[in-house]
Amino acid sequence: MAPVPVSPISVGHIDDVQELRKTIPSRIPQRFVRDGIERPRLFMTNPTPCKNIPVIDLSNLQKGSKDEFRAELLQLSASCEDWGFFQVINHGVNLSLVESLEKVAMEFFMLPLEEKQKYPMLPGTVQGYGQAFVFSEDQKLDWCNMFALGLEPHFIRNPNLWPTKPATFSETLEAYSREIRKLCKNLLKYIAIGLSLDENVFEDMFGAAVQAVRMNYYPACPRPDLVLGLSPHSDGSALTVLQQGKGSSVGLQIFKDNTWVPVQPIPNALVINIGDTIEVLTNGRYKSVEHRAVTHREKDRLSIVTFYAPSYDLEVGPMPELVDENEPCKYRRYNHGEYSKNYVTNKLRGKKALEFAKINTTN
Ligand SMILES: COC(=O)C(/C=C/C1=C(C)CCCC1(C)C)=C/O[C@H]1C=C(C)C(=O)O1
Ligand SMILES: O=C(O)CCC(=O)C(=O)O
Ligand SMILES: [Fe+2]
Repeated sequence: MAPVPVSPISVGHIDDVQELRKTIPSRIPQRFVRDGIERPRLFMTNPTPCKNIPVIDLSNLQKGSKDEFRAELLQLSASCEDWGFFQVINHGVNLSLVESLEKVAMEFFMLPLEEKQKYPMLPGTVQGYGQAFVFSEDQKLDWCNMFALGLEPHFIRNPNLWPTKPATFSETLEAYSREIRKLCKNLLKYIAIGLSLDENVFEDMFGAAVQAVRMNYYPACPRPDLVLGLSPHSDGSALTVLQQGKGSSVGLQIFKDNTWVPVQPIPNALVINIGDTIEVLTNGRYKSVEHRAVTHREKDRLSIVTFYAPSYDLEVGPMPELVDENEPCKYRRYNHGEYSKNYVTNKLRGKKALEFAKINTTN
């Protein structure tokens, strides 16, 4: 079942943050100003030494010696278990394609507002240009412009939302998405091997896998201490692949050990995170970790995010191999289409979406 929210909802006027920057460069409308506890603490007097998310060298898994393979596989499993996030280097995705997509994405965001508004993300929907996950007039807004498209299977596409400018946008996105799809399948294969499962278990289970892309553009913000670029959330996907634009400011933060840890971009690396679906399938062994984006006073930032998830038809639940008396079943079985619908019809709210699947245990 495709997640198509239909109920009419009233979200009030949503300012376009790029236009705000042009017209009233130093004012932050109240709707973007977060309440105290939600504000990012960017100027800590006593910052904790920064931990960095793990780095996986995919070439060691694909063409390394037996020892290199074994060591990298252990590192991959530990990253998924301890962090839910890692950066992948030597990932095999054509770097000039990565750069081309970044270029056309930036060109799109730099178009006049009237041109971008030909592809509106209507309230309650997740595809097109605008702000997703806004469901009421009093909800705080993110300091971000989004452009999102469903890619696979084709029935989730809305052809009216594919832009004609820049001219090479669609072909570049198609080529990029094919490569990212291959990367996701490869990563899922190694994740399965690391869990002592059959290497094809996820590919076979996922069927007509769902793939979507979201481009997030965060303009510089005069008061980055008051706003969020993107609200805290975990992703509903199985895996998410995130590319940070070259020269972008640091913006992604993940919630680890009760602190927000910034993800330092590594040139040409892609950031991978475990989504809610893998958390459920692995019975919580691999966690989908809460993350958010913060803004920068002087620099803008672009991120290009691919969500890779199973077919909407799939019945998702913990895999029997990962359930036993020490790890009793933590999630109920549900239909992934239902999960997606629930995810996209609620505001981003930390790990709350997963409550849809959690079995409540009292101890
Ligand atoms: C703004 O979009 C999202 O944040 C998002 C939605 C992705 C989707 C589309 C843009 C088109 C239709 C399919 C889908 C819902 C995947 C997040 O994606 C996560 C949430 C779920 C659930 C998921 O599978 O990926
Ligand atoms: O821009 C980022 O770094 C975070 C993006 C993200 O988490 C998302 O789009 O789901
Ligand atoms: Fe995310």
